[in-house]
Amino acid sequence: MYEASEWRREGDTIRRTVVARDFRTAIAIVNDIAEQAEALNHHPDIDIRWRTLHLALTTHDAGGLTDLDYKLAARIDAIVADHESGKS
Ligand SMILES: C[C@H](O)[C@H](O)[C@H]1CNC2=NC(N)=NC(=O)C2=N1
Repeated sequence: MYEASEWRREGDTIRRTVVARDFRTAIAIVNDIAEQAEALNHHPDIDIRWRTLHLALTTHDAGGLTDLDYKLAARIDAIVADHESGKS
């Protein structure tokens, strides 16, 4: 199972904080996450504070964590890496 160091376990959720370079980049990251969330039909909780995103994943339907959470986490990591490296 996928376990990224960026994600921390809190109860029935995994959480990651992302600090983007600016607000526009934070929103662009959210838009990219939205695409993947729709593709997987799995949707993160997202709290936007200026350029900081607090992301939380859990599977409400199952009452805990599932492979879908780790799959979406991996896709979010790829999106964030792309934005950090200036690829998107
Ligand atoms: C009916 C639909 O499949 C469910 O409501 C989906 C939608 N997106 C979801 N997203 C997340 N994160 N957890 C869920 O349990 C969930 N359930």
